[in-house]
Amino acid sequence: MKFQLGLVGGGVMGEAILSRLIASNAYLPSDICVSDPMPERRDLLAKKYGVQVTPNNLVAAEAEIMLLAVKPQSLNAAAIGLADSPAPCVVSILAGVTLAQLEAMFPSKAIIRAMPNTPAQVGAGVTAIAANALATSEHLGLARKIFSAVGTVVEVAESLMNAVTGLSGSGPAYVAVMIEAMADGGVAAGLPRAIALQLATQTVLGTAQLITETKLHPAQLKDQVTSPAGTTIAAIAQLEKAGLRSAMIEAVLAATRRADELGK
Ligand SMILES: NC(=O)C1=CN([C@@H]2O[C@H](COP(=O)(O)OP(=O)(O)OC[C@H]3O[C@@H](n4cnc5c(N)ncnc54)[C@H](O)[C@@H]3O)[C@@H](O)[C@H]2O)C=CC1
Ligand SMILES: O=C(O)[C@@H]1CCC=N1
Repeated sequence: MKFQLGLVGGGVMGEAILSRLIASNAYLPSDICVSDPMPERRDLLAKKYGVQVTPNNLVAAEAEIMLLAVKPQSLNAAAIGLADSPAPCVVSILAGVTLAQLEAMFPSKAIIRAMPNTPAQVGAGVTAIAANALATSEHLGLARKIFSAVGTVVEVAESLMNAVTGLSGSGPAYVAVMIEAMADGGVAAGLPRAIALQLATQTVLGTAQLITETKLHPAQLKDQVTSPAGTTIAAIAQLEKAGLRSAMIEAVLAATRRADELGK
């Protein structure tokens, strides 16, 4: 096989994974070939990471593992001819696209469906994976190697992959909106913008770290901050009035439903 990894689609997520694979020495640049129709993306990825690049997906697919990172809407065009490629294993990060759809496209291949997220760019991502019947423990090991380079890996039943997409796949956007809104609140209360953003960002990061390290339930941490007749309960009352919890639940469900639609 010409390459160990063939990346089909070198956009935001493709680059996030690629950059960490190389930074963590999981793969050498010479092990990887990226195909993308956009010359500017190919030039950038070749210069920045030293990988092989090609406009031809069939070239990238001459690899042990073919990683699909195109938009779901581009899949049919991207997959032309790839069923006969030598790659024995296909890994897809496409939202909504099911193992059954991928099996119909790549009948004799091991297939792993994965859902990473953008914190992958800094090695702090979380990826859920689900495999088809042809995937061996060796194939799963390769997928784990790829996604461990960008963060934590969990295995779930395929039926849960759209829910994963609605929660952690799209979730970085919800958290980013929350950080932006908290910073806006700080500015409304008189803080300079840069300090407000720093305080909001570190508060989210620190709280996530605290929950991870103490393993306390989020409700217990909320109670620790909330003094009787204090400032925090005044804020929580406003959040409840505005329906923050319900908005968050409905957001995850809406994204999950959209992933269902993308798979039809
Ligand atoms: N952006 C995110 O937060 C996440 C995205 N995903 C999934 O990752 C996939 C890629 O998303 P992004 O990187 O955000 O999109 P993107 O638009 O940044 O990247 C897609 C890349 O595919 C290339 N492309 C288009 N047609 C192609 C073809 N026929 N052959 C080869 N390459 C082709 C484009 O030129 C582009 O560089 C999507 O399926 C999405 O559902 C999964 C998890 C998180
Ligand atoms: O918005 C999307 O469709 C992609 C999938 C998960 C995150 N971004």
